[in-house]
Amino acid sequence: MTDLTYIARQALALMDLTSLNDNDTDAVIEALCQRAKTPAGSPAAICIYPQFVVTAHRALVAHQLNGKIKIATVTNFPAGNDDPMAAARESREAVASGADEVDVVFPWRALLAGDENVGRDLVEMCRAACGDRLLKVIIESGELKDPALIRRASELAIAGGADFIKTSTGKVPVNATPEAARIMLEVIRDSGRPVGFKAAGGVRTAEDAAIYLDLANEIMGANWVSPKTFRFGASGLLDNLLMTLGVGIDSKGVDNGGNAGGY
Ligand SMILES: O=C[C@H](O)COP(=O)(O)O
Repeated sequence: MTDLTYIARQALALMDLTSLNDNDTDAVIEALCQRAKTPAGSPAAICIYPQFVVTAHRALVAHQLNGKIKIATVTNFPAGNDDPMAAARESREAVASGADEVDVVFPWRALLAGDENVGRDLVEMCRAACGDRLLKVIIESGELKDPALIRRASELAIAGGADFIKTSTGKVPVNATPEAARIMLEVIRDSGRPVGFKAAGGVRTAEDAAIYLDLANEIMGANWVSPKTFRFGASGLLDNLLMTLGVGIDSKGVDNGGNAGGY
């Protein structure tokens, strides 16, 4: 395994720093945006519910992070309903409110029931709704379970125009796993398209991050990983990365300096 300090710095820059809790408030999202400014640099994006996109935009401007950190949001989340029109409407509204990136849940129950058309239509309609913004499609691999279904959902998402395929919502019993990641990365490789991969759900430590980075390097080649092609979706990874980098965190979760570089 590569040096953990190197991994931690890399993972921080690849992270979609996430808060997707039912009890999120404007204050919680403002604090999340503040945490995104660390002495070791910033994550690629923050990922929040659509109703907080405007709050996040204001907070990022206040912390001089506007333009440095993307605002990602979620649609058809977390259920992965099989209503393409509703998902597209939600995605269009999210973009209109200022989201740079939309993570939409694939209608995985429909696929489990043998219906491929709903998934294909949903991704195509969300693609159109998002225009030039990034569209990430959440496969919910832990619910599909069967490798053939994970593969098929990934193929349908890419055929529908996904910019990224993402493992999980983080809201089901089984989230990101190396086995699912391998299947999804192989589909990306075999598609020949410039599609990214997001490991999300249960990624908590630099050691966890290293597993997915090693897989990406093995399957896609050593120079493939960058924020344009690879993300970690994580609500509980930042503190571990900062600790690994020797950047202190006080009891309120506020960094207190350190010499890890960056800002
Ligand atoms: O989209 C990202 C996931 O919801 C994050 O999952 P997590 O809370 O297990 O890190």
